[in-house]
Amino acid sequence: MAESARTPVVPSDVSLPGVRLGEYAGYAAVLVETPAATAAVALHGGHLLSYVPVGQTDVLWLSPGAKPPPHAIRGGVPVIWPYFGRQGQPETLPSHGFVRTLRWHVVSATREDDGAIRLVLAPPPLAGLELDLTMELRVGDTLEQTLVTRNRGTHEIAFSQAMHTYFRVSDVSRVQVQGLEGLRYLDKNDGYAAHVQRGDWVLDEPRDPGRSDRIYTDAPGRYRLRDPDADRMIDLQVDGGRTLVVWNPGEAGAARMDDVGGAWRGFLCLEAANAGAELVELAPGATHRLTQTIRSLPLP
Ligand SMILES: O=P(O)(O)OC[C@H]1O[C@H](O)[C@H](O)[C@@H](O)[C@@H]1O
Repeated sequence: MAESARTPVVPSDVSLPGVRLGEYAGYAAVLVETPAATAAVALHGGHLLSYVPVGQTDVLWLSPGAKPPPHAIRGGVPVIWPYFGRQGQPETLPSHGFVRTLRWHVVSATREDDGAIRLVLAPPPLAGLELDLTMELRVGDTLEQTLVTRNRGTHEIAFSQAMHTYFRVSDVSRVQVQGLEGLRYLDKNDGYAAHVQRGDWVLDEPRDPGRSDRIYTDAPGRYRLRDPDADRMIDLQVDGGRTLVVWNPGEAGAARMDDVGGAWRGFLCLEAANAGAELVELAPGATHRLTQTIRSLPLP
């Protein structure tokens, strides 16, 4: 079973109407309810599990086989920090950094005039690392999520990161991603060879059909995920991130993942990142912000 709420995580001075500690999909979670949307954030990993604008289905996909702590959660928005993949790290370290499997805490919760709720969460500090991470979430008619990294040391520190969002789609083979045309990408399925995106992203691109693991570089930060079968489009705006990763393992890849399996058609990951050569070099005392803003709309 998932971790239970053993310690107080929403101190009384930050609890407010519309925010409570409960359970979501078996995880101890902060449950948020606003006039415009609901959301759930697991304390395990500071992991956004659900974001549902009023009158819509969930914008996020969560694996029906998502595993309990200490495993990483498959779905939602894994927080990848302070390195993406195993960038610059030995094989013995976990993929995608440490914080997605740590228990986070709530720093504050506030309500804005329009009823939107703003949460700040943080993981415990990592021994030997002079970077601090906090995450800001604003739940309203859009979802705004920011990773705030501060260098409290005396030397420049380089790090990579991502918000590895699993967007729920009706069928990944029938959606398109706009905003990538003409961008250069490194293809992990092709030994990181560089290619140029032609047209919209689609899963069944002739060069590598049925799967995607592409690292788009110098990416402009404005994307649209069109899902005609769901009559929905998702606008994704990224600020402070130069890299976008587009990932779906495809049928064969998913068959090797026991928390995906036959469910692979139900999501597409668009990962707002700074990764590869586009890592962040943070000066002592400086702060970096990586923000994604997600808006879900009916197709025009
Ligand atoms: O299985 P995970 O460690 O969560 O990683 C899931 C995926 O994350 C990113 O999209 C990487 O580019 C992929 O290569 C990786 O397979």
